[in-house]
Amino acid sequence: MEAVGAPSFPCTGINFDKFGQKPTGFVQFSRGFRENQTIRVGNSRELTQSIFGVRARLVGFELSCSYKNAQVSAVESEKSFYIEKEIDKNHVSVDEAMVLKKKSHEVAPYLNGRCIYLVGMMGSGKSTVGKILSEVLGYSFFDSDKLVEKAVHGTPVAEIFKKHSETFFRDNESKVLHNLSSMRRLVVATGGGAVIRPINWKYMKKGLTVFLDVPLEALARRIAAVGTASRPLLHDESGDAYTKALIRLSTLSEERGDVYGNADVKVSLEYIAGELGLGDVSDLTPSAIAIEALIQVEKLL
Ligand SMILES: Nc1ncnc2c1ncn2[C@@H]1O[C@H](COP(=O)(O)OP(=O)(O)O)[C@@H](O)[C@H]1O
Ligand SMILES: O=C(O)C1=C[C@@H](OP(=O)(O)O)[C@@H](O)[C@H](O)C1
Repeated sequence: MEAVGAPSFPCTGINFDKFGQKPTGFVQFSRGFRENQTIRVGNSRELTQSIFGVRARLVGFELSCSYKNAQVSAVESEKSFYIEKEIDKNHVSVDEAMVLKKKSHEVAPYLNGRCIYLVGMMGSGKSTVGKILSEVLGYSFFDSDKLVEKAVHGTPVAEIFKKHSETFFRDNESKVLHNLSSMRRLVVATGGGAVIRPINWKYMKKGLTVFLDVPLEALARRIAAVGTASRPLLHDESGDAYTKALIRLSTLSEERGDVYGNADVKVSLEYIAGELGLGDVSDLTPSAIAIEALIQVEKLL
């Protein structure tokens, strides 16, 4: 019988104490399905992750159940990874929020109020990851693009490029970064092009610069999902949003060379995904990236 659609089984509460034997747990079935046997854990792999001594386990679930007494074979395998806190040896599963909180408490005293400037190409997650970092560090968050828009009477970035010029935008971007450089306890998501002016590095180096290194294809996917309207430098190409973004991002990346590499710290999503045994960086959550950023900052301090 063809699988009649996978049961929704957000499987939680797995007790890893019995990991490797028959783990206990529970699943939620959509209406009509009836569980007729426990979960079998398939192709699990233990991975030691550099997230300060916790062990991430990649666990594949295989589930079979019956529907109106007809046996439905394993309808889906669910991939999840749980971060296991190795320190207390109880293998109590901890979620990323707790890992983040713990790491931020460890790093904050050494940061001693110094600002964190996130640099990286458009779409690399500077605003998304920056907000998370600001929350766990108890810092204020600023997006330099938004401050430039405010300085130009609320004019959107794309309009500033169109009505004035890129140079006009860059001049205002430098003024914003100069103003921020006299402050403390900030996480700043910079615009992707802030790195092209040496004077901006002078301002940002008063804090710590963190480069979010994301593969171009992942950037293009993310930007295609939200559209290129707000990013004037991606407007010129024809074609679908993904292709347009990928072409322009590739050109910009070539033009900028390894300027992002001047950052104090690099957070490579490919490295994190490799460590976690994930096939694609798009499986990485912003929190996992924020954790790695804190780990890399800690190594520097
Ligand atoms: N780790 C992530 N996984 C998937 N999508 C992400 C991730 N981080 C950010 N995004 C998405 O990518 C887009 C760009 O993120 P954003 O934080 O605005 O990047 P930036 O500020 O560097 O331009 C947003 O739609 C955001 O939701
Ligand atoms: O890479 C760039 O030159 C730019 C990136 C944009 O910021 P995001 O990185 O937040 O998209 C914004 O500053 C402007 O469109 C220019």
